[in-house]
Amino acid sequence: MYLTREEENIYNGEQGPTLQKMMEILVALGDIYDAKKLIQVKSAQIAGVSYKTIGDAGLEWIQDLEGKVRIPAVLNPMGMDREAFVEMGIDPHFAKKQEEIIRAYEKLGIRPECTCTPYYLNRPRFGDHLAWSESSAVCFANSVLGARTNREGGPSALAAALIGKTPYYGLHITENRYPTVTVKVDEPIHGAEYGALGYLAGRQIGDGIPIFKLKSTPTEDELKHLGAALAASGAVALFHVLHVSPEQYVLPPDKMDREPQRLESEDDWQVPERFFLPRERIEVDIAEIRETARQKASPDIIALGCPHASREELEEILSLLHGRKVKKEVWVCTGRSLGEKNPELIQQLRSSGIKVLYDTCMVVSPAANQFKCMMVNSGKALKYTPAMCGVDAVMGTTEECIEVACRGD
Ligand SMILES: C[C@@](O)(CCOP(=O)(O)O)CC(=O)O
Ligand code: SF4
Repeated sequence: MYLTREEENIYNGEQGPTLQKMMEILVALGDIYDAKKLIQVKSAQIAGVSYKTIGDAGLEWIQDLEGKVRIPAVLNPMGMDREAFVEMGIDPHFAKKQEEIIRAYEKLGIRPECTCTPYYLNRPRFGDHLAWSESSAVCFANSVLGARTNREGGPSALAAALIGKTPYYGLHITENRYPTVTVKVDEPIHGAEYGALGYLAGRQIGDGIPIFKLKSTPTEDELKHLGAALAASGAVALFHVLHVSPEQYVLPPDKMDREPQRLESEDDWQVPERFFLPRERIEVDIAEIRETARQKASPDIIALGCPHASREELEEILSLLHGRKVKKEVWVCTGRSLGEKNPELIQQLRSSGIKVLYDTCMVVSPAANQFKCMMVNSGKALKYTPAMCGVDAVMGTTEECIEVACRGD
């Protein structure tokens, strides 16, 4: 990969061992993916924050680094709510180690926002090049905003933050953003069904780029849940929704001479001349989507906010309570900045008995391990909590989650 003189100097250690180590990470990535150069990035979002996920090895690696980030950089959730960790039942040793991790990142100039929804803080623009590593945020930035980031690892996102650049490959390049598989859903879906769709389709798609042909128009929150689940059950970093995505796929010049692809005789597969629907197709059965989003169980915890809840999602939870109190353990996870901008809303939720948690989530906090059965409204949490928390997970619509919480059954 070509390096400028300044980049060469960094690579040769002339700007210190930390930047040399970071440049070595970027060059290694660039060589693996045959990147021709490094490009500037607007921001970094760094996963690998919870002591539960990175442990002492991760802590020591971060503590050895010196310097300051060159671009805005924020952290992913940690293993506890910084102010409510005692109520969460976090043991003092974990809390001490977790604070050391946060301090080590803060020493580098990284903001401890500790949220997987950094786009609620500062919304990237169409075409912005980023280096983000939380899989759900990567999918959102690429698919909902039309920004451009590969699915970075924690270390490569940190390297990009300290250098201000990332190798130019993968989803930074237009030609790599075209859909590779068409996913058709025969009937309208809504709410948690989008997370169920992502959970079911992700495992068939792997790291492909799906374009969804839907009979309903998703909200931004529904797109957030679709992407989070695709990224968790598959390795999807970008998806498109026909007539919804910001990147309307006009055929590239070398494909313009093609007849619009008629994938099947039925009209609804007729391809408008502007869109390029891949021949490879997946159909997700509407009955399976509905069944996945409506699983029966008697959970000992209901956990919402994976990815961290938006203001609209918090308002929806409050309205579904209809003034009732919850009779079970209920967690709602969201970003601290968003919560502190909506104190009234948070207070109303907390007065129902709901634990609104900041900085953390049901997947990365060890506090979740104490439960046996967790009810979630998120396809991502449905996929991750059994493996990362050792709990059984069942999925319900947000409505059903709140009903179970208030009934206490
Ligand atoms: C599970 C995940 O959402 C959170 C990882 O936890 P953290 O980076 O340690 O805060 C990572 C991911 O899916 O990218
Ligand atoms: S809430 Fe979900 S998306 Fe956010 S960090 Fe936790 S597991 Fe990842």
